[in-house]
Amino acid sequence: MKKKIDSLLCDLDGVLTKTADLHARAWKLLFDDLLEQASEGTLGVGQKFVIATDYPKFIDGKPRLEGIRSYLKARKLDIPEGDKDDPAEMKTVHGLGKKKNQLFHKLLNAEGVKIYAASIKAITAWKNKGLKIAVVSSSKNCLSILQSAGIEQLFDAIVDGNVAQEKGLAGKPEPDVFLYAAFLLQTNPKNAAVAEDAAVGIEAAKRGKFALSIGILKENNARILLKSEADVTVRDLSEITYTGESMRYPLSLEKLDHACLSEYHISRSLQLYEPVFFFDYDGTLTPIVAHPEDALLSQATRERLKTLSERASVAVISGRDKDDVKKLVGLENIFYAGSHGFDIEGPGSVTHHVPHAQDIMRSVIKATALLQEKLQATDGVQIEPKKFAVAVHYRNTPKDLWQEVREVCQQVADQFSNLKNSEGKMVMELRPDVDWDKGKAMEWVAGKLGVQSPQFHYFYMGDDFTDEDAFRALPENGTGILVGSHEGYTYADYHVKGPEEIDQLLTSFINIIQKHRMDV
Ligand SMILES: O=P(O)(O)OC[C@H]1O[C@H](O[C@H]2O[C@H](CO)[C@@H](O)[C@H](O)[C@H]2O)[C@H](O)[C@@H](O)[C@@H]1O
Repeated sequence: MKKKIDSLLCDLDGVLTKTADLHARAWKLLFDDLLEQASEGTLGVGQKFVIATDYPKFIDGKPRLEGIRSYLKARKLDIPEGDKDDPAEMKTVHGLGKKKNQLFHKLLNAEGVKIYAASIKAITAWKNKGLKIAVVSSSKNCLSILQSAGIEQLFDAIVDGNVAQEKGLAGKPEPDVFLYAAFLLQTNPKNAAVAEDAAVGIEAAKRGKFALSIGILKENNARILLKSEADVTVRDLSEITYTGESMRYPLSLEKLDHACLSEYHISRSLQLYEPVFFFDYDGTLTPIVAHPEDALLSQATRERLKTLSERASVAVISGRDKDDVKKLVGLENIFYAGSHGFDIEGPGSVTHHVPHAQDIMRSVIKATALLQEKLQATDGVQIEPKKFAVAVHYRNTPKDLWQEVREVCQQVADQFSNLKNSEGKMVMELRPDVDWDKGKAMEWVAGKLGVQSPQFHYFYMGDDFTDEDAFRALPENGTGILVGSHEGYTYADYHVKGPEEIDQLLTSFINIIQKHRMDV
């Protein structure tokens, strides 16, 4: 799914820097000390501060003093508010705030600032594509943390605990700090995304009516965050892509619209742009069947694909061996990418192979022999050798042996430095350990077709995990359609039930293109 976004507002601790852990430990030192005194009878009831539950529930994301008040209230500890000049030793809300800050700095000086490298790498790339970025943190230590981490230059605006105090902005879950950051970036909340690891931050993004709220999952916030109303939850920002205009993010299948309900969007894309079609084969053009050799394309679908290829560019990007899928589809003048894109052939003798092809082919042959030897006695296993990969099917194997099959594949893969083990629908595959996938194959084919400018619109249709690489890589003018389902999240925009509905879509594509060409 994708949404138009021009700005990103990022929380700091737990999203960009690993300082949330330091904060949590400083809070624990503070409250455990206080609670110990309480148990001696001087104050309320005695208990320990539990980072895993108390931190996300009462403290995370809130301004320092509000965190203190909220925890004290929950523990029924009656501590006076005190005065902002109270020293750290005083048992007042202000005194405790100072002490927490001292404890935090002690840990920070001892351990330094660690960053979430994958998220920083992602936002650095997005900034280069024109995304405006602000850091929005309740922490008054925000600037010094950014400087220690050496990342302050990434941000077009900083709204921290000091700015909030100076401007009189309410803390999260009120949306004020995010709205002020949007104002500084000169953007409208309906064009901005918020990335937060705390439930109160997600709540603030919702109250501020921001376009997209991104929850960052960590070990200690999963329960609370998943209950929050985050539009999407990811482990880090590298799970999100940015086209320069939109963010593409993973969702569960149930949240996608059916492609037929989106006929308006699809028709418009077909009318406004030159369409380019990319199809996966198994599970997309043909139903999944018990044996790979029985997955035959129907003559009706072949005819429709042929008609479509006479009106637009068409490519089939498959996990199968290239020559195998070419034979099964049986059409000239279209691109075929086999072995998950490692082996490509297009009209006019255009070809692409994985680098170090000979070495990889040698490894695949050896790995295939090993797999055959180790799995020959395993009931129902079918080994499918290809030029640049080998597939081990276990669809017809008794369930209690599946894990064993997966383990054998991993053991064999571990013996080859140039192969890696990957997973598809009831199939394990050893394929080249190269940074290349169906998404990169799609881009490569698009380059050869000369369709990389904004006047074109890509449609990618696929059913398996490996097709997610292509959905992720779709450009701004791109529509991903998930066929059927797989067990993970999807980056597609729409879904259809199965290959029979892809067949109907093919008819719609042809009719819409034809009608539009007659109209103009
Ligand atoms: O990328 P694709 O074109 O979808 O190819 C992925 C794999 O498809 C085939 O296996 C799958 O389909 C079989 C026939 O329906 C089914 O029996 C098997 O369980 C599925 O995993 C193909 O045999 C593999 O080589 C492809 O990698």
